[in-house]
Amino acid sequence: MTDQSLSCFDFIEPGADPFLPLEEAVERILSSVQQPPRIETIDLSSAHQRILASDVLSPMNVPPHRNSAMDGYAVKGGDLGQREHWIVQGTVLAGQVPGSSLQPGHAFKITTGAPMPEGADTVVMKEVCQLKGETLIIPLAKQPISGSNVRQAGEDIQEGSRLLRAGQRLSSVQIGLLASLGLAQIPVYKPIQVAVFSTGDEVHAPGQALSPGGIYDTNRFTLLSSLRSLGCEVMDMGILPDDLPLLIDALASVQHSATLVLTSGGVSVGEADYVKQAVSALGQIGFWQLAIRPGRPLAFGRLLSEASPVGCLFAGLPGNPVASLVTLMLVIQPLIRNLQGEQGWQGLTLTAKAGEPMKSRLGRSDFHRGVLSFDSQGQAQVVTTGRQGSGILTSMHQGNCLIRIHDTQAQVNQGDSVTVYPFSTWLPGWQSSHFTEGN
Ligand SMILES: Nc1nc2c(c(=O)[nH]1)N[C@H]1C(S)=C(S)[C@@H](COP(=O)(O)OP(=O)(O)OC[C@H]3O[C@@H](n4cnc5c(N)ncnc54)[C@H](O)[C@@H]3O)O[C@H]1N2
Ligand code: MOO
Repeated sequence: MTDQSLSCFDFIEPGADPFLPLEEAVERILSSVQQPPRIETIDLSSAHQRILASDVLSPMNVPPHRNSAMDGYAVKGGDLGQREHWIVQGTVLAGQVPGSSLQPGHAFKITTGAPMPEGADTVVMKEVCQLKGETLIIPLAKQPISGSNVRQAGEDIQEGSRLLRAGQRLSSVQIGLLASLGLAQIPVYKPIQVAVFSTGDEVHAPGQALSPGGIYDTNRFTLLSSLRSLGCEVMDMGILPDDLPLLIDALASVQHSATLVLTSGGVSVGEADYVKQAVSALGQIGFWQLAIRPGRPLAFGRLLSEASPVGCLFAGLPGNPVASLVTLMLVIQPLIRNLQGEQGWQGLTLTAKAGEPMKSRLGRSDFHRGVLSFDSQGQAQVVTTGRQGSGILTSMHQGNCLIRIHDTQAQVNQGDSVTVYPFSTWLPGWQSSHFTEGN
């Protein structure tokens, strides 16, 4: 078997290193995506975070007509530098059409966005003009150069040009561009359904009393919030106990309606970690250990049935709250975007100087939570948020990035270069209200 023929469902042979490097895991997961979702036509006003399903060629120029960029007076540029007095011929407001062409020695009063009269090619800002009766006075010293303050037809979007491509994610800017073309409805891919379960006898829903030894469910909330930010339709499936038959029933209950099933917890080697067994009973596990931290135990596979031999995809994320969120960002996010039909997404990475020594281990990529800042020369520097346990979710709140210490680095010294994954592009829906706190 060659590397190229490997799929994420190939059995990992005993003795082979079962800890997959991050990039290899993502590649294998992406190879399980078979086709984009079906297409539907929706109102533009509902298009936020949806994925465009066909290229958009512009049916018109934007702006549609040559127009003024300022409130002022439209004149012939060739007259500037030659005279200081003009006769006001008329007024054209935004939304109107000039009633006549500009006569020699005349000017039109004009507002921002109003179509330019025939014969006029320059607008002089109102602030530098004086009006005496019907006479407009523009002092020579304040006259602009010919052609100033005019927006040409099609200077933003040219009729016939390809504005957007199929596979483009739509947010405010793209939705605004489509609106500027007058498109009220657009073809997009149907949203994917993602079912989310938390697992563990100790896990309680917020609002319930905690029993001794209990903790509150964090992961369902971080995962559902991230998935909504990505534009998925979420199925909140609650909390499952550590009970194999119940896990099997619960997974079977969603495998026909979900595109992807996510669980958190119960995926490691503990006595009550039944998730991999439950998935194996219904389908296959492709791989389950990654050479990253946090996020080492992550089981990826497929739930199969006679009714659906292709089945539905499954990812069992680790239970520690930082590990489940970081694996969603790094491993599952590319899959989700691909399943949604999105093309060309690539999270931004930067190189920054380590502001302190950082420990890691050869053969494993560590992702510390960090605070990225820029010094007065624009040099990027990053420090960790302090304690880095996989259960310390405040480290993600205090940070604005992940710091990657590659598998070839056992130790990072202060001043060494490290790779940084800013939350602004990697953590779905992330908004900071304290980006530079402490710097
Ligand atoms: N002997 C070993 N022990 C552990 C290993 C290992 O390789 N060998 N891996 C460690 C790593 S790394 C991680 S990460 C965890 C992941 O284990 P599981 O996915 O089986 O998760 P659990 O054991 O169920 O839970 C781990 C931790 O997270 C808490 N948790 C679980 N679900 C939630 C939730 N929804 N919200 C908040 N917190 C949750 C749970 O109470 C545990 O404290 O295993 C290590 N152990
Ligand atoms: O995924 Mo675990 O969080 O590596 O500690």
